This record gives sequence, C-alpha cells and structure tokens, in this order.
Amino acid sequence: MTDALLDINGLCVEFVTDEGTLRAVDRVSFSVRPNEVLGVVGESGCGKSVTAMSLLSLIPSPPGRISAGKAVFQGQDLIAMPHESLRRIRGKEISMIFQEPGACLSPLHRIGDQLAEAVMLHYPMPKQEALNKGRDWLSKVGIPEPDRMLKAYPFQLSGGMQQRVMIAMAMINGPSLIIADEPTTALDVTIAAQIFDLMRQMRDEKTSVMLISHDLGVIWEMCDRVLVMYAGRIVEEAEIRDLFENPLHPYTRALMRSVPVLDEDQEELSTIKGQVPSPLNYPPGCRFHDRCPHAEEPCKKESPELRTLAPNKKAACFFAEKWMK
Ligand SMILES: Nc1ncnc2c1ncn2[C@@H]1O[C@H](COP(=O)(O)OP(=O)(O)OP(=O)(O)O)[C@@H](O)[C@H]1O
Repeated sequence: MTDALLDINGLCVEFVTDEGTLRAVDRVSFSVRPNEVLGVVGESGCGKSVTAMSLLSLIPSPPGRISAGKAVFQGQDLIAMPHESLRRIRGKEISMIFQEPGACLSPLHRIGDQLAEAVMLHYPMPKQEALNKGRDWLSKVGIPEPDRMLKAYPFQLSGGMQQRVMIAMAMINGPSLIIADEPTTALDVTIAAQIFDLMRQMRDEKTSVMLISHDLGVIWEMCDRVLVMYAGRIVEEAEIRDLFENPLHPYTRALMRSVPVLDEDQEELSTIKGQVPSPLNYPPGCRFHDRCPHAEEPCKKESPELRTLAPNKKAACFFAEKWMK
C-alpha cells in the first residue's frame, strides 16, 4: 500500500531454544497508516510483542533472529538497515513504550538528564531548553512536581511513575509512530485515561500508534483498526466497529464472547477452551482448529491464508463468509 507509514511484509521471527528452533512470528504482513491507532490483540504468547520488538531490531539475538521479511518505513527497510541508521530513527521517528519501564531507563542517571539526552540526541539544543521540554512532558503524563522529578533517579520512583517517565520519553520528540506494548498495565485507570488522551491528541496531529493490548475495552476506545493475532499469525484485520460488530474469524468471535458487555443481555460468558499452542508444536492445518467449534476436515489439513473479504476486512478462515453480514 503506497499511503502506508509502515509496511510490513512476510515478517518471520525465530528463536533457537534447547528444544529446537521456534517461529514465534510467521509470515506476518500488515501496514500502519498515517494518523491511526492500530490495535493488536490476541492471547498471551501469540507473537504480539515479538512482532513489535522486531520492527526496531530489539529482539535479543541470540537466541532470536528475523529470518525473513521487510518493514518499510518512509521508503527504507528497517530490518535491512544498518544499526547506525536505525539509531537515528529510533526515539525520533519511531519510539516504543514497553510493558516494563526497566528496559529503557538507565538506573545511573537522573530522569531530567535522560529526558534531555533523548531530545538532544536528535535535536541539538541547549541543555536547559531540553530540560524544560522534559519538564513539560512530565506534566503532560500526569507527574506531580515535575521539577523535583527531573532531579530524581529511577530507583526513587514507583513502578507507575517510571512507566509515566518512559511514556514521556517515547512522546517527547513527537515521533511519526509510537509502538506501545501494554503501555498502561502498571497505571491506575485515571492516569491510563490521561495517557490515552495524549495518544489520541498525538494521533490527530502527526503520530500513528500501534497499540498492543489484552484489554478489548481499551482497544474499542482507542483504535481505528485492529489486527488479531493467533499462534504467530494474523488471523483477522478490520476496522474497529466492523471487528466488534461482525467478527469473521472464529478466534476473534471467541475473544469477543469472553468479554463482558454492560447494559446488554448476553449469552453466557465463555472462556476459550484449550491453550495457544507452543510455537514448537503448532498443529497442522489451521492453528486454531483444535479449539474451534466450527472446524471441519479441511481445517485440520490446510492452513488458511489471510484473505481480503471486503475493503479493509481480512480473515484467515476457510468459512469466514458464513458470518459476513
Ligand atoms: N527470548 C525468547 N526465547 C524463546 N522464545 C521466545 C523468546 N521471546 C519470545 N518467545 C516466544 O515467542 C512467542 C511469542 O511471544 P510474545 O511475547 O510475542 O507473545 P505476546 O502475544 O506478546 O504475549 P504477551 O501478551 O504475554 O506479551 C511465545 O511462544 C514466546 O514463548
């Protein structure tokens, strides 16, 4: 797609383990468009984080490696790019918010110095100016007494405060893309709402967000489009309203049924029976078939490709048309 901000094609990520080589992300293709929040959902272990981390070459290597695929951002393939060039993009054009702030804050330096450094690395300016910018962003992410916070070390902060500092650091340079992996798990709901408001504001200006979340409520509130991942592959891609009103993949349908809906008569809440298969042990055929109430013979033998069923609507199920409204 030519109007994409980021175009991922055929991404495969493998890990070498004692039990063998596993493919955690298997031929994943999708685009992130300008000014959108793209959600990524799926149960634990489906490959959401590994997909996100591979885009900025943050997969620990060894044991991991990107074995195939391209991720074209502003005409350049992030995966084939030398590390030096990627460093110029990381934190400036694309930044990442992790589940754990420990991964990105240095224990040895004051918060203010780390924020100022994040700015000055890409935009040379007097340190005081960068510190002022840092203080403004600490306020924006809801940190009280930002002046005092600039002088603090990470260990003096609670986990939630560290998380907010990391979010400020990811946003401070106004990147074109923020990859946010469960960004608010450590935060209380009021602060989380404030962070999501900031993300929406940035989306309306110039930033796209790839938002990984287990929380379908958050996905519904925040996202324009959604990718559903299962066992290392994308099984459905749709615009948000469409995904919730007319999910086409049995896995998506099962995910939706596992969420309580307020103010609605709802059939019994169900959990999805069984477990996500280990990447060392994917079943043949459709990887969801042994958990799928609608599986038929072909599902046990052949792997359905992700196919376009309508504009902005894709699913990887042989029988997706059954549920098309
Ligand atoms: N360093 C590693 N070595 C071996 N396997 C790994 C490694 N990192 C991830 N994996 C495997 O890759 C698969 C995908 O993991 P990933 O963290 O992307 O899942 P996820 O969908 O983000 O789950 P969660 O929501 O729990 O973060 C899992 O089976 C995981 O065990």
